Amino acid sequence: MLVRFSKMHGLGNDFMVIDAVAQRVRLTPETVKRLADRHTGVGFDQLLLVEPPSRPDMDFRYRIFNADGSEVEHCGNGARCFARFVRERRLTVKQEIQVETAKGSAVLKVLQDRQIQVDMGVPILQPVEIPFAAERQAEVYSLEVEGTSYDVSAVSMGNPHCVLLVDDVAQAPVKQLGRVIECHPRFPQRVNVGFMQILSPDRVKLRVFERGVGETRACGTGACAAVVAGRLRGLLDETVCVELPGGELQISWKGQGQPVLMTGPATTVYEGQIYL
Ligand SMILES: N[C@@H](CCC[C@H](N)C(=O)O)C(=O)O
Repeated sequence: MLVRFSKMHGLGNDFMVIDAVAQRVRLTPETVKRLADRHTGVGFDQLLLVEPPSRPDMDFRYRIFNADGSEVEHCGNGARCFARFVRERRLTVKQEIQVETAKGSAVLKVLQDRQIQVDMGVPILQPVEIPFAAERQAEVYSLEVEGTSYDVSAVSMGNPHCVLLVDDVAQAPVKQLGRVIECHPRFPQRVNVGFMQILSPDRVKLRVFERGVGETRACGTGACAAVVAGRLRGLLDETVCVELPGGELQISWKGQGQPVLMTGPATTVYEGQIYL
């Protein structure tokens, strides 16, 4: 089966994006893994599949697969690339797009300066829904990792995130500690692990070890989760610029019960065709 795709990225978090509205596509976790290989495949952090919606109030359904083949609930940088993709491929001319995701929906707005704003929904803080093993909801939890206790926040943006505060993100043990926390037994569906350095109430630096991928150059849901965690601890303003290794995202969150808004760019690198 010959399939047309676009290679895209959001601040260096890169994607293979496939239109499954106009073409027939069948994917298995093994196929995704093979395509994700940076030496022998296309190479990407996530594969995004654009499908027709199952609900009449939605424009599209969009599915996300990590490089390890696992299907996940949400992807912030992917959502912006998705919005750009459906307009470039003329699958829609709308500037505000409603999209169905594995755990709900999202609203994507194409802004004038080619930036895209995504309403990422209301963050989930109840441990059982994240999912995270804890007796009750708290702003900070103590997490035991290989004999050391870390203060962490647990937030779901549809997908699970664990956020740690660090003094210097450049020196943070992102790969070593990220890998261990990703599979910590208190996160039964594994977890994305963010390391946040607060520069001022409206600016942070963040590195994320992503579930099913490893450290990426940017993580949109990770940026949202970090700002939620910082705001819950009373350390951040309503709107925060998040500096990731690949560039900056603007994140706004008014507080409990309110949705998180994420604004940033989406870039198309090339279009290609591949036999699956
Ligand atoms: N890069 C993403 C998040 C992708 C999914 C994540 N690795 C997970 O397993 O939940 C983003 O920009 O949000």
